[in-house]
Amino acid sequence: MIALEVKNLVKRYGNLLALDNLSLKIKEGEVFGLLGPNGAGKTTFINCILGLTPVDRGEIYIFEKPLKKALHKIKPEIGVVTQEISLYNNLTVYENLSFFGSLYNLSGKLLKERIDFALEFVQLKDAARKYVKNLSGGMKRRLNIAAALLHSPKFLIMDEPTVGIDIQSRKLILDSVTKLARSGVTILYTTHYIEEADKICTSVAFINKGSIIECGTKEELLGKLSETNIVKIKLSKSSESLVDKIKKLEGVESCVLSNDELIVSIDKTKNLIKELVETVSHDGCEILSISFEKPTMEKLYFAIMGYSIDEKGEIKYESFN
Ligand SMILES: Nc1ncnc2c1ncn2[C@@H]1O[C@H](COP(=O)(O)OP(=O)(O)OP(=O)(O)O)[C@@H](O)[C@H]1O
Repeated sequence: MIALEVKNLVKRYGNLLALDNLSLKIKEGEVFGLLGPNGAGKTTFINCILGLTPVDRGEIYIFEKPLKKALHKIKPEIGVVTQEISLYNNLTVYENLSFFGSLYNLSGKLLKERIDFALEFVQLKDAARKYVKNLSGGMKRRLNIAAALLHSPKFLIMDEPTVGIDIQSRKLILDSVTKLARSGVTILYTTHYIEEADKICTSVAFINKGSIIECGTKEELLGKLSETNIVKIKLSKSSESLVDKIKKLEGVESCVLSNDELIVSIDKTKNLIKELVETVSHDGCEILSISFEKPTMEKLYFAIMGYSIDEKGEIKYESFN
């Protein structure tokens, strides 16, 4: 069963093209990571698939039903953890869950059971009587997740749920995503943390300027990585024209320049070291060092996108260590 299928989605805000012909498919049971920097279009995408933002073009199917026609039937299957925390500060943890549960028509014994489960799941049982205004940022985020789980959704959408929280809460949230997936819940997880996507997602899509640049299961992506070798060449001075020359060599898949260092991704069936050294020398650059890198998700991201993402979600052009 396909949990989400999106075909050629287009969303404009005035002149800004926020989603540019975006297509993707999420299979039931996957933890699907939508990975991209601030402004890439992640929240817009979520708002579109929830029917909260009208789309300009494209089709959306959730559990193989068209969103347009079946929104009211599909909604009870979906849980949403929004980027902004949506809780009532002047109610206790338990009262908040009780209120959100009642919105899903839960009441009595079933509501109590679901609240107990959700509190246990995010490890907030001991905080049940605390007012939300007195919780730490991490505890609020965990409560936000608990509220989204009360009605036992089959498809959970989480929009950057670990931004700005302590390490312990982050670990707890990542572990709970993995646990939920094991219990059969499909998860769409947006993030700008590459290492989170690497750690918990079974499939990942790289999104930039509203387009999917690369997408696949982790195995497929890692398979791609193993088809390439990454060579790092430290230069005495940088030259953008050299990057263009190297990109033209047969067998070079990508080349980016970062802090006077060339990062070249090469088809692993090719040995291009001689050609690389010659090209660099002809360009008048001096080679300070050459090293070979074992690829990781972060390195793949940099090689494909030409940048990495910092803690705050901003694009950073320096290479990773
Ligand atoms: N309501 C809106 N009106 C106009 N422009 C918008 C609106 N919402 C988002 N945008 C713009 O659309 C683009 C995509 O924004 P979006 O919030 O979807 O990105 P994002 O990947 O979720 O980033 P972030 O992590 O910063 O939330 C950005 O350029 C943003 O400024």
